[in-house]
Amino acid sequence: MIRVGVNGYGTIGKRVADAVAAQADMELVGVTKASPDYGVEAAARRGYDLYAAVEDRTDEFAAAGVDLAGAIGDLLDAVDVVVDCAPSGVGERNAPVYEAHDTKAVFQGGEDAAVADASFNARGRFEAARGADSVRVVSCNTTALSRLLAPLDETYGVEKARVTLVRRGGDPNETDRGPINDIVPDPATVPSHHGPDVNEILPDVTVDTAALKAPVTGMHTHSVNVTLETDPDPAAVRDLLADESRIFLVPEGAGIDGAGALKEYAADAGRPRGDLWENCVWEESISVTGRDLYLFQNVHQEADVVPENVDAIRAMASDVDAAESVARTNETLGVGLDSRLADGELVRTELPADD
Ligand SMILES: NC(=O)C1=CN([C@@H]2O[C@H](COP(=O)(O)OP(=O)(O)OC[C@H]3O[C@@H](n4cnc5c(N)ncnc54)[C@H](OP(=O)(O)O)[C@@H]3O)[C@@H](O)[C@H]2O)C=CC1
Ligand SMILES: O=C(OP(=O)(O)O)[C@H](O)COP(=O)(O)O
Repeated sequence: MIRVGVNGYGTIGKRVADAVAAQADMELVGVTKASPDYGVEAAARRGYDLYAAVEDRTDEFAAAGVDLAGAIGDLLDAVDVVVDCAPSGVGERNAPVYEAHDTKAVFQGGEDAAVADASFNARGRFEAARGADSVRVVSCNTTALSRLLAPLDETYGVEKARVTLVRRGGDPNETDRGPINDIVPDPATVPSHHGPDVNEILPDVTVDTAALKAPVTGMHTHSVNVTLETDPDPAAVRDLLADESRIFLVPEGAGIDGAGALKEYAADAGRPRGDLWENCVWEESISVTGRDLYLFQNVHQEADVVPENVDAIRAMASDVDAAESVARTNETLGVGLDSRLADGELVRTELPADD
């Protein structure tokens, strides 16, 4: 049993906590918050022990009537692995504390690659994390690009990938984020961090990335152009991507025309919080001109890194191999949207006949 703590019960942390709690080979020992706001209620409802993320802020929790199981140091002493889900840049400051407690740590993509021994994606870089003391799960956009480019490179060889990322301005609960009336280059320079970060996972793939921020909160959108080393057949590319367990082909003709409908589809499918853990590749966008492949994919920023965090924990703290870990994670979370529309198997409910 791998004992796990989640440091930072925010957008990513609350999802990682639920995913860890669902694993038969892991025990969620507890989660932390920096402040006693509404998030503590969600943890309490789920029965998660709560710890103070910052040692000298325990009084604030007592004043708010929130019971703590302890502070971060107590949590670190009780776990084998801590998953740092603190705000971007804070993870780097937390790293020496994890080292002092001799606790293995998983960091998130808001940190620089140098924060950890290895960058992680289950599709391309599971073994690099084997036994490591620290790993960094790459960012949501980088995770999605790695999942897409790995099978394309293995099957056709990637000569060069060019990706334009339209990033969501902020998460739905981030009232202070923007833009609210513009689309801004972010960053204005090329490449954005995503290309170099993909190379932390797939060092031999040549990829240029340019990024913008748009006034939406639901998902990121990628416009992808990959020049392959051999001529691809669009139907074969479709089948290749359909075989990837963490890629969902948005069925042509399903009437899912954007992120709003995709999120609705996920909620209707019973997904917790409407989460989409998979890359969502628009099936009808898969087009080929010579050796150039084009497609659009959407990325649910709050969700796609969650299964990767679970696999990163296994890679660091067990001898389970990549295929088995991914299978276990997918099975327990329910990763792999199975569209009956795509298979032509949609079950129609007969409406009662009029009297
Ligand atoms: N949101 C996203 O779309 C994605 C984010 N990431 C990365 O994941 C990481 C977390 O991001 P996200 O979940 O959005 O952030 P949030 O702001 O939603 O959550 C951060 C959490 O960390 C807590 N916290 C604050 N200070 C500390 C501290 N010193 N030590 C430990 N925890 C602390 C906060 O507590 P409190 O709530 O009490 O303030 C909060 O619960 C970042 O590196 C980010 O770049 C990666 C992929 C996607
Ligand atoms: O990891 C993310 O995006 P990224 O892959 O563009 O860095 C998350 O969506 C967080 O991005 P943010 O830094 O805009 O909050």
